[in-house]
Amino acid sequence: MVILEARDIKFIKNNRTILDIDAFALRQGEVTALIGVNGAGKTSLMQILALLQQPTSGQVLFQGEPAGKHNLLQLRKRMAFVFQQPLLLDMTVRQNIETGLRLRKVASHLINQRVQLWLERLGIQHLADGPVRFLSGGEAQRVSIARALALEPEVLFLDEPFTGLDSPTRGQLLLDMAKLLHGTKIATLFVTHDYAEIPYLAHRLSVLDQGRIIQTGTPQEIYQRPKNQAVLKLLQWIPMRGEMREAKGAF
Ligand SMILES: Nc1ncnc2c1ncn2[C@@H]1O[C@H](COP(=O)(O)OP(=O)(O)OP(=O)(O)O)[C@@H](O)[C@H]1O
Repeated sequence: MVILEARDIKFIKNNRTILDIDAFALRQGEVTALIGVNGAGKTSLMQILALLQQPTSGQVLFQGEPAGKHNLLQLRKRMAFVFQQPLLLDMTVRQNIETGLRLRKVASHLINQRVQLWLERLGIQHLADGPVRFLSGGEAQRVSIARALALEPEVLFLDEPFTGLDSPTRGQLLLDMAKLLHGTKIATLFVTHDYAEIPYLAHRLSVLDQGRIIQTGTPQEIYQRPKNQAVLKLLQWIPMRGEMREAKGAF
């Protein structure tokens, strides 16, 4: 089921077409990875889908309902973000997770329950009452993920959430994230420059090139049958996992 959809999007700045997208959809329970070289338009597309940026033309629909000025705030409340930088407030871990829930006017007794649940799910309950300023990068990112998921969003935007973490920390967080997301109803958009992360997390992969979606499919389909030279060029640098290795033969 499609949760969030972009239709006939054009995003033009200074007479330059930054995005030209006929259709792009995020589905319930699916993680969609979005890849493309620097400047391809990933951030612009994410911002438009997140209703933080207005396209020059075209529509964003949330469960079929067109987004507009009248419902912007209400629709944004159904979304959450995790950025490359955790962007935590200078408070305790617990307070960071609580803040968004308070802003969304969740009842106090539910706030405590949800904070406890997500502290546990992210394995950070031992850090709950300490200040975030002493956390490691991996711990801080766990707090930012707990803060996002505690909001129980229908749509989650992950903007390079594992970049900058060392390999073991990143690997563990990636596996934990897959466990947390797979089997939920959340529709997730995952922007990454590290293609090795894709097979762990993404059900679908979309390739963006010069503002256009040039291929969408399962990661396996795209690795095995890149549609054109542009996709092939992007993917040839993927450090392949065992099951992906035969894809190379098809190139
Ligand atoms: N508001 C704006 N005004 C003018 N140009 C813009 C604006 N937003 C984006 N751009 C341009 O659009 C292009 C796409 O930018 P965008 O940040 O969406 O790409 P990206 O794929 O996220 O890149 P990166 O991987 O480097 O983050 C870039 O050339 C950028 O300079």
